[in-house]
Amino acid sequence: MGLEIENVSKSYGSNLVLDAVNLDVAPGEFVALLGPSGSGKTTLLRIIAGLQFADSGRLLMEGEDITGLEARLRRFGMVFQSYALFEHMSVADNTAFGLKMRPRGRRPSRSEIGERVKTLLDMAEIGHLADRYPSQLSGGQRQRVALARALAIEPRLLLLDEPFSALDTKIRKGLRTALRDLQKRVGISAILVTHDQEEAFEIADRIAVMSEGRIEQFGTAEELVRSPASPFVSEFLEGMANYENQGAGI
Ligand SMILES: Nc1ncnc2c1ncn2[C@@H]1O[C@H](COP(=O)(O)OP(=O)(O)OP(=O)(O)O)[C@@H](O)[C@H]1O
Repeated sequence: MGLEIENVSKSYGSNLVLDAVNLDVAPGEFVALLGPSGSGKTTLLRIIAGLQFADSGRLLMEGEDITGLEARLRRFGMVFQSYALFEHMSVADNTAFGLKMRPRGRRPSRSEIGERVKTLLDMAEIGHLADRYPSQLSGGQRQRVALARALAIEPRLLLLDEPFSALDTKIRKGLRTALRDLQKRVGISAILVTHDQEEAFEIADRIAVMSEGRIEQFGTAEELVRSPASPFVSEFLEGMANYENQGAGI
C-alpha cells in the first residue's frame, strides 16, 4: 500500500506549482523526483512531509488519510541538504535524540536506545565516530549522521531533499551507495528530490520526471530511456547526458 498521492495541487498566488499530481510509492520502494529547477519537486516533498499543505487532493499512508495531519505526527524521517545537527551533542546523542524525546510510555529503555543507535551508526559506517561532535566531522560524515538520526525513530517513510548536493563528487558517490544499502536493509520506503539524473538513476527503483508542476513520466530508469513519454523527457535526459559527457556535471 505504501504512500498514495492523489490529485495534489498547489498554487502560490496565481502561480500553479503542482498540477493534479498523482504518485504512488510501494512499501520498501525508493522513488526519485527528478526535474529542472522550479518544477515543483521540493514543494511536493514538503507537502508529503506535512511542512506545507496542498490546496486540493489527498495523501494516504498505508491507507490512512494523512492530508491534514501535522508533520510531527506523520512519523516520517527527513534529511535535507543542510541538515542542522545539534552541535553541542555527540554523534550518538544526535542519533538518539528522536527516541529520547518520545513520551515515556513509547520511549525505549536506555539500553535499547544505545543498541539501536550503535546498529544504525555501524550500518552508516560511522560507528567509530559515535563520541565525536558535529564540528569534528566532514560534510559527508555529517550527512551520514543525519541519515542515521532520521532512521532512528523507525519512520514509515524517509524523505530526502538534495541531501548530497553540497558535497564533492567522490564523496557523493560513496554516500549514494551507503544510502541505497541502508534503505534496503532497513526496508523503508524513500523519496529523494534531485536534479541529478545520475543520482536518480543509480539510487531509485522508479523515477518521477517533473516539469512545471506535473509528472511527465513515472517509471524505471530503463523505461525512461527506452520509451520516453514526451519530448520533454527525452530532451531532459539527453541534455543531462550531454552535460555529463562534457565533463561539466557530477
Ligand atoms: N514559498 C513560496 N512562495 C512563492 N512561490 C514559491 C514558494 N516556494 C516555491 N515557490 C515557487 O514554486 C515553484 C516550484 O518550486 P520548488 O522549490 O518546488 O521547485 P524545485 O523543482 O524543487 O526547484 P529547485 O530544484 O530549484 O529546488 C517555483 O516557481 C518557485 O519559485
